[in-house]
Amino acid sequence: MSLQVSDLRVHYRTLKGDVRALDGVSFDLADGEILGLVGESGCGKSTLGKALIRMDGRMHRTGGTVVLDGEELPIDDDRRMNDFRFRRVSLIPQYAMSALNPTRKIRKLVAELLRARGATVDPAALESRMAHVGLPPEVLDRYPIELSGGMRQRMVMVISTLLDPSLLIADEVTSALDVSTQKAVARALLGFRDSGYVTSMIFITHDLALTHHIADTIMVMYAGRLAEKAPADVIVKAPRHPYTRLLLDSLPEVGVRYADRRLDGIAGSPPSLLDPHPGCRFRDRCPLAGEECAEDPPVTELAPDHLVACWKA
Ligand SMILES: Nc1ncnc2c1ncn2[C@@H]1O[C@H](COP(=O)(O)OP(=O)(O)OP(=O)(O)O)[C@@H](O)[C@H]1O
Repeated sequence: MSLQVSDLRVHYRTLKGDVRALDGVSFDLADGEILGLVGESGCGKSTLGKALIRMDGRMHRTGGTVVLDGEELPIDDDRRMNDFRFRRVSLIPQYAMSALNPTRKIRKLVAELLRARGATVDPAALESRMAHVGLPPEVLDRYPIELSGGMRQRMVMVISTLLDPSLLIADEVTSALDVSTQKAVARALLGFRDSGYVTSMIFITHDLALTHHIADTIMVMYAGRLAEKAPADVIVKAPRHPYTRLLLDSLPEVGVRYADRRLDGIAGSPPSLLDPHPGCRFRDRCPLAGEECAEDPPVTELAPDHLVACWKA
């Protein structure tokens, strides 16, 4: 098993109290697996991604463990995590495209980055990986500003995976791109896994349709917790959690006109994570909610690899 996350709790300290952004999340990721992580804004997707590689100053772990390839990650020890970053676990952050240092040509930028990690660039390997994502070698002699958004995003992907990490976390890497560039970036990520540049991947996104194309499994989060996790086809074709069903119903379908079918969002909004109510966090918005939902639903394995946290599933 490549990654095991057990009962992970990560909170943000704020003046008003702790924001319980991850509140007891457990899941496994197998060698070679691509996990799509979806859910409404604020459900804790980025917090999970950041917790696995670099916690920011306000984040603190209140419980749980993360084990990568049999070794526990010291996620709350920034200095010790340096041994793991890039080499074992790498992140393509949200807005990575604009994070490239504008004053350096790409070649120098890559060399500096690797030197900081005690590694050197093998120019042939670098160019072959760039070719893999359709970037010609001339790109190395350009400044980041001279590349299109899609090219910059692909360059960031190449840089993040140069040291062949076990786990790559891609956080909203396609959201600022047009649809055809999104597909190219998604295909490139698949190619990286298939070529063994990365072993497993967590693909964080709002885009359930795109996730379905590249992920083996999909995990749906709601208000800091796991709602449902299953093989991608099962999530899309036979979801069991009422939240997953509503999330799918709220997606626009290609070829269906607005006049024929109303595009409804999910009524209501998620609870505050400052002091969330006890019991199922989705119950105020759930069409199936009943008395038992006042208690926390356990995560149940309804079928092999199909986990659901719902009394009514
Ligand atoms: N630095 C911070 N300080 C306090 N609260 C934070 C901080 N960052 C995130 N949060 C809160 O933690 C919760 C989870 O946020 P997170 O960014 O992980 O969600 P997300 O699912 O990735 O959202 P999005 O899809 O909008 O990126 C939210 O309630 C958010 O308001």
